[in-house]
Amino acid sequence: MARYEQVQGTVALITLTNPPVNALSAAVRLGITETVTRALRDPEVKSMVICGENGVFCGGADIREFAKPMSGPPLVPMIAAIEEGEKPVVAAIEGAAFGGGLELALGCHYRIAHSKARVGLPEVTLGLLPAAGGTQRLPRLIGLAPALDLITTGRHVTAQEALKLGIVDQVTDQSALDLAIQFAQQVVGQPLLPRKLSTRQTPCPPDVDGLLEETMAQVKQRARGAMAPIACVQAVRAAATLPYQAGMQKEQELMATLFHSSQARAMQYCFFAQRAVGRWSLSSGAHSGNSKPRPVSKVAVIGLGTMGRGITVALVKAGMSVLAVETNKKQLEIGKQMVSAMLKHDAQKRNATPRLDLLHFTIDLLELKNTDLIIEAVFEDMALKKQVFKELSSVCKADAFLCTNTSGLDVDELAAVTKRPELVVGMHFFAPAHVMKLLEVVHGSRSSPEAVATAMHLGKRLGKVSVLVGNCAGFVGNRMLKPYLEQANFLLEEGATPELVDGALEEFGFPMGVFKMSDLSGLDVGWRIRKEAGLTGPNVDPRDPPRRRQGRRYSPLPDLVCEQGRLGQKNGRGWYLYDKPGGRVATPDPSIHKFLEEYRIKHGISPRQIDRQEVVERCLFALINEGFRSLDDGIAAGPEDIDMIYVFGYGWPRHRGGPMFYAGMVGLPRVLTRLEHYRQAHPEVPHLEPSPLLRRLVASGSPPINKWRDFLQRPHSQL
Ligand SMILES: CC/C=C\CC(=O)SCCNC(=O)CCNC(=O)[C@H](O)C(C)(C)COP(=O)(O)OP(=O)(O)OC[C@H]1O[C@@H](n2cnc3c(N)ncnc32)[C@H](O)[C@@H]1OP(=O)(O)O
Repeated sequence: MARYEQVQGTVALITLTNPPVNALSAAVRLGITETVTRALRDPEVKSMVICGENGVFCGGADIREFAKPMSGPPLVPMIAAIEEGEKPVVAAIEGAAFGGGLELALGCHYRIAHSKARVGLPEVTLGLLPAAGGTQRLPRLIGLAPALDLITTGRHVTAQEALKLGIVDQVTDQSALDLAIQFAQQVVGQPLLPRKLSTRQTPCPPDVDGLLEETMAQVKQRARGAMAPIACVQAVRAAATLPYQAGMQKEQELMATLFHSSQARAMQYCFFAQRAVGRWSLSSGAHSGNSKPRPVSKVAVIGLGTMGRGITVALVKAGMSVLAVETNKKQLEIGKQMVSAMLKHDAQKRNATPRLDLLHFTIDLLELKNTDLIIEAVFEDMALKKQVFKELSSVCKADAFLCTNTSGLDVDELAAVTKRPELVVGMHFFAPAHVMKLLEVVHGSRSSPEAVATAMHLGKRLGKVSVLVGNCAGFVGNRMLKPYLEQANFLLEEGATPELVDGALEEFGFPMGVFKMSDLSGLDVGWRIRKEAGLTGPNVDPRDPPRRRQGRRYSPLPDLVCEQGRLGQKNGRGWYLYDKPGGRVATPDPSIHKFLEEYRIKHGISPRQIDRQEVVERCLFALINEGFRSLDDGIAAGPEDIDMIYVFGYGWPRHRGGPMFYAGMVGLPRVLTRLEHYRQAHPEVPHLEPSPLLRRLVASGSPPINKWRDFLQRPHSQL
C-alpha cells in the first residue's frame, strides 16, 4: 500500500497507494513504516519524497477503520520516525492533504504543494481532534491564533493560503512531485533540526490566556453542545503552554475522551451519509450510476422574491449564466438591485469580482426559448404556479427541464398542465438559497431519470447536498416539520412559554428554537398555507370547535398571533419582541405571556409545569415518527436521506447525526414507549401514534440503522 522507488539516484520516492483518497489504512501505515525504515537504512538514499497516487496526497486516517479494533502501526510513532530520521523528507502535496494526511506532511521536513491542492485538519467535523500530532505541530509551525482557527473549524485551506500561513514551503502550477524531487536533492546536507517542528516553540501573541479564553468562548457558542471543538482548544492550549511531549500526551488523553463517543459516531455517520445520498435510485431500476445528467448551460429563474433571488445568486456563484424573470418592470428593478447587491456583498467577502456579467433580467417570457432549465420560484400558490407552468410549457424549447421550487405542493399536479411531464421535477431550495446547503429534488410520478439526474447534478454544481425525495405534501423535510410545530403549539396551550420550548430545543443543539425560527421565517407564511388548507379563515367548517379541525386536535394559537398583526422579525413582533422591525435580538414578550394565559382561561385549560425533557420528546419524537412514516411510504429512500435533509436544511445538530440516527442512539424501544405514553395522554393527536415501521423494527430487536431498509413495507421506495 506504499510503493518504493529510487529516483534521480539518491532520492527514495514513497507513494501512498490506496485509492480513491489514499486514506491511511492499517496497510498504508505499515507500507509507510517499512519503506521509510528501508530508505533510512539505505546508504545510497540521501533524501525522501512522500506523495500519493492519482493526484491525491492523502485524505487522512481511514474513517471506516474507526469502528473496528485497531490494527497495524499507529500514526504517532510512524510520523515521529519520519521527523526524527536524519535524512530530509519532502511531502509532495497534490489534490488534498487532510487530517492524518496533513499530519504526515507536518512530520516531513518540507512541504511542496500544487496550486490546486487543499489542506486542512477537518477532524473536528468528525467529532475528533487531530491526534497524530496535528494539535502540537501545526501551532509550532504557523502560530497559535491561525492554528486555533484551522483546528477548531476544520476548514479547508487553499494552497495559496497555506503558503501565506507557512504550512507549505512552495506552491507550483507544474508537477508538485517533480519539484519535490528536485527540492529533496537540493536540501541534502542542510541542517535538519530547525525543520523538525516538534523542536520548535509555538509562536504566541503577548496575551496567550486572553486569546485562548476568547477562542474557547466563541467555540462554545458555535459548538451547540459538540465536545470536539472544545477538546481542540484544550489540545492547542497544550501546544502553547507545555513542552512537546507533554502536549502530545494531552492530545492523546483528549482524543481518548472523543474517540468512542456517540458524538464522534454521529458525525462519522454524517460523513458517509452525505456521500450515500448522492447515490440515488428509482424503482424503475434507473440510478445515479446509469442515468446521465444532460448538460445545462442556460438557466432561468422565474420570480425574484426571497427564494428566487437566493437561487439566482447561487447559480451565478457557480459560474452559470442566468436569465432572471419578473412579471413587471418595478418588481424586476427591485429584484435586479437586490441580486446585484447580494452578489457584490458575497464577492467582497471573498475578495473576488462579482460575476454580474452572467446575469440577465427580463419581463418577457419569450426570452426563455433557448433556456435549458427553468426554476420556477413564484409565490406558493397552486393556481399561480399552474399558470406559470402552462406558459413555460408553450414558450420553452421542447426539451427544456421545468423545475419548481415549491416547498410542498404537488409536483404531479404541476407536471400535468405541461406537455412534458417527464421533464418536470421539484427543486426545493431552503432559505437563504445561496447559503443553505440542502436541495430536495422531488421526483414526480412521471419525472424521467434524466430529469432527476440533471437536477441532482445541478445541485452538486451549486455546492448543495442534493437529496432525492418522493412527491407528497411537504415532501420529506416539511412533512416531518408539521408534527414538530404542532407539538410546540400544543405545549404552549398546556402551559409552556415560547422561551421554555425554544430553550429546550436550543439546549438540544438547534441553532434556534421553533418559535424563534418561525419569527425569522415570517409567521404569515404558515398562516397563508393554513388558510388555503381551510384550517383557519373563512373556509373553516363552522361545525368545528375552536381547537379541532378536520377531526383532530388543532391549535389556533399561531393564527391568533398573526391576527394581532404579529408577523415575526419582519415587523419586530412575533412570538418574541425584537429591538426593531427586521431586528434579530429576541426578548420574551410579557404581552405574549398574558395572551397565552387568557387563551388558556378562555378554553378552560389548566396550565401545568412542563419540563425540558417533555419538550424535546414531544417535539422530536413526533418528528421522528413522521420520518418512519415517510420511509415506510417510500417518500424517503433511506434514513440517511432524512438525516441529511435535517442536518443540512433544518439545523439538526450534526453531532446528533440527524433525527433517524438519533432515534437509534436513544434506542428505538424508548422512542416507541414514549410515543405510546404521549399518545395515551393525547388520544386526539394522531401524529403521536407510533408508526408501524417503528413497531416492526422494535419487534425485530431494533436492528442497526443500516438494516432498516430491510423492514420497509415496500421492497422499493416510491421514488
Ligand atoms: C489518530 C487520528 C488521526 C487522524 C484522524 C483523521 O485523519 S480523520 C480523517 C480526516 N480526513 C477527512 O476528514 C477528509 C475526508 N475526506 C474528504 O474530505 C474528501 O473525501 C476529500 C479527501 C476532500 C476528497 O473529496 P472528493 O469529493 O474527491 O471525494 P469523496 O469525498 O466523494 O470521497 C471519495 C470516496 O472516498 C471515501 N473517503 C474519503 N476520505 C476518506 C477517509 N479519510 N477514510 C475513508 N474513506 C474516505 C469517501 O467516503 C468516498 O467513498 P464512498 O464509497 O463514495 O463513500
